[in-house]
Amino acid sequence: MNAASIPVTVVAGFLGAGKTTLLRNLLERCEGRRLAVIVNDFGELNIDAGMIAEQTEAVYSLENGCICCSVQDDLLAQLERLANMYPPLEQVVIECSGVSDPQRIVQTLGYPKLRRRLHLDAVLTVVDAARREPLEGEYARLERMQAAAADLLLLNKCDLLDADERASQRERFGRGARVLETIQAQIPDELLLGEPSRKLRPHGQEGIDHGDLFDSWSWQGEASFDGARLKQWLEALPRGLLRLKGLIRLAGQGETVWLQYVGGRYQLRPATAAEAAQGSRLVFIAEKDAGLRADLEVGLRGCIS
Ligand SMILES: Nc1nc2c(ncn2[C@@H]2O[C@H](COP(=O)(O)OP(=O)(O)OP(=O)(O)O)[C@@H](O)[C@H]2O)c(=O)[nH]1
Repeated sequence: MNAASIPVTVVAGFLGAGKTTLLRNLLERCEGRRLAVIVNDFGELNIDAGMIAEQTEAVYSLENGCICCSVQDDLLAQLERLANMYPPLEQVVIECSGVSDPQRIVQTLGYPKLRRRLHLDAVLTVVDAARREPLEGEYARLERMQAAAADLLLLNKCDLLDADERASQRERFGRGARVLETIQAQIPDELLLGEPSRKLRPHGQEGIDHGDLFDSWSWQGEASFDGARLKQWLEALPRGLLRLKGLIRLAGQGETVWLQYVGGRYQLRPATAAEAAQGSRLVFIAEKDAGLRADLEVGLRGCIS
């Protein structure tokens, strides 16, 4: 690695674990720093890039595919462009999609075109330690693979856990990694930026083809939703729905809110006027072949006011 090499931090973690929350914290605290963020949403609407673009202009989004498989070439091209920027960047942060294997991103950084210009600083993996519904099968395997690739593992959402639960999640995910228990993915700045902390262990597991594991679709429209019916629908979402997020307009005063659903929990929080102007749009990510789409769409339409 030469003196001009730019450190790259990879932020990984399963759908809804808290990666965007981590990035938003970071951007709040690093004004003035020459930092670029690459955001990859698996769904066809890049909701996360929209949230982060409020905070920085240096956000580059890779859409409609997973950064570690279907849009890996786009990642390579984007990193090349960032490596050639002048004045040089001080740091690049990559937010992987929730279905990505961070090890493959690490491999991308080793491409001959990049490896003299950029180097991996650390893989930070965020785990949702408070899922009401633990992941199973291939989904659990992917979550473990993401945790195993971490230099620093954030056991997030600890506000929702008691001491025994935290200890058992540490036992489950944290073997061998440096673990921090976090709330809102808050970690000290120096761990996120600039600590040369590479100690990634190769995990040697074969890759997963994400197209085979997940179904993703989106909904956009002008309708307003009945708040009470929407909440009822959210309370009863089926287990195979892994993630739902986006903006949704409520009837009554016409307020638009961010809807976040993951692991059996949902959250609604007010959107800004600029966000509301983007209209209602939601991304769904479900277990492949769970056959949920039709019922979910009927259910959602049933909440229209
Ligand atoms: N209670 C609680 N909620 C949290 C915490 N961290 C994040 N959340 C919530 O979890 C939801 C998902 O957070 P995000 O930061 O969007 O997760 P993500 O990993 O970027 O999600 P994807 O990009 O869709 O994979 C949001 O509703 C957050 O507000 C935490 O420590 N405690």
